[in-house]
Amino acid sequence: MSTETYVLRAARPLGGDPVDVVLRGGVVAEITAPGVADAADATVVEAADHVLLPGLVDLHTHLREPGREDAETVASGTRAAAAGGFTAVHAMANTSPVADTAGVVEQVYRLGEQAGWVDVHPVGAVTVGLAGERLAELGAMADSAARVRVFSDDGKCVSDPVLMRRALEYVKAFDGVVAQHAQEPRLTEGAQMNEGVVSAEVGLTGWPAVAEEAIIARDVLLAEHVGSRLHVCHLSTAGSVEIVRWAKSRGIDVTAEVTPHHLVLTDELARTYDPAFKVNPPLRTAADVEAVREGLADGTIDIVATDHAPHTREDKDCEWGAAAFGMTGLETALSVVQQTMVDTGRLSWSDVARVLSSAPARIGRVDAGPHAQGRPVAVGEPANLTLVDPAAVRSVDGTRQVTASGNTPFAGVELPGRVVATFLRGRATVLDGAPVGEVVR
Ligand SMILES: NC(=O)N[C@@H](CC(=O)O)C(=O)O
Ligand SMILES: [Zn+2]
Ligand SMILES: [Zn+2]
Repeated sequence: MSTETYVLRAARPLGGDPVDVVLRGGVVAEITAPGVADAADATVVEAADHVLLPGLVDLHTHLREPGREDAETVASGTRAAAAGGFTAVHAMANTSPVADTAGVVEQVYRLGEQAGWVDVHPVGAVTVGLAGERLAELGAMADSAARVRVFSDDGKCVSDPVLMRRALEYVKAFDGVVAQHAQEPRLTEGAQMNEGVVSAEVGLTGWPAVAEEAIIARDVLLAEHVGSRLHVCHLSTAGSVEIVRWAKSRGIDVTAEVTPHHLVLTDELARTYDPAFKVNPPLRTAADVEAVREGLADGTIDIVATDHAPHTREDKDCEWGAAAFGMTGLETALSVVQQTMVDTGRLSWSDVARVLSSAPARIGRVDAGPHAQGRPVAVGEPANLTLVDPAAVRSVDGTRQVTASGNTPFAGVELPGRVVATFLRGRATVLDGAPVGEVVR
């Protein structure tokens, strides 16, 4: 627990009226009128016109450890997460070895604790080795010290409907959720980008929207049939939004995420042949971008999740066809949400707190503190907080990010908003916009 005292001077919780917020002993110790809180023995953070949010929670992060520490480690990825305003991340299971046993998820959990930047919640694989053949030991992972509640073969689709049905049934026992990477493999063999006008023109094999939509349609019906909870990863097409909207109207227990990149980038970028824009699911059309924004605004899409997918230079700086799928996202997510949803008037800051903190925490069944459960910041709560300067503008420099990999699709792009400070249980993990080097625990 932190012994440091901080006064956040004139911060605006959820974009509301300014107050001073005092953090002491790991909790919010006092909330006063602006300019009033006693700063003796405290570190003052000048926060006038800064928005105070609950610490962000990412339901979909690739940390690459164990196995690909050359692309990212738990320490480097969680440091990048803190820089992006996160206080918790769910670490995807497609590591090497795969996180398909209690041993591996506990290893990732402990590495997260040691690093101390954010709370790391390991995701467990649905099938052994992500091979799609037999169920992994879901119960053992749920009962482990890592308390796994989210299960996913992300990177691969659980395409066998019988296995998917069994997984959905199984996770009910511990209130878990299956997070599906919706991609019908037979419809996407050799696929390199979205199937459409652009793929035809540039001559790359297309990944049709129906390959995503067919799996989502099947899975919502399976979830209804067995009465379980389903989560759809990185939904990217207008048709997917429609299916989820229909499923929710029927009372099916489904939640869905959209990535920041699918909120703004389109398949037109494939014309550059720059593999920075190669991702799974692929960047879609402008009509799809509009549909996912609308879905996020009307609550059909529950959350924004980064799908932070770091890759080494070797795996990305090559021709499009040979490059790995994926882009980094932890350090730009909040800015992209501000640009596409807040600055356009489609979401308020309290909506942002919902889609980037309270809703992902609820879906992942993690205790991120009452503030992160959607309540306004209040005295006595664990101080998991993010302070944002929405008026700042920054140019993204792929070589100067905190993540160990440089594969951002926003290199050289100006984005609004900057994370000024992040606090994990009252300890500053980020101050003045930079990670705090020393990690004291
Ligand atoms: N999104 C990606 O393009 N890649 C992810 C896997 C995934 O999320 O499907 C990865 O692990 O690199
Ligand atoms: Zn995926
Ligand atoms: Zn992913």
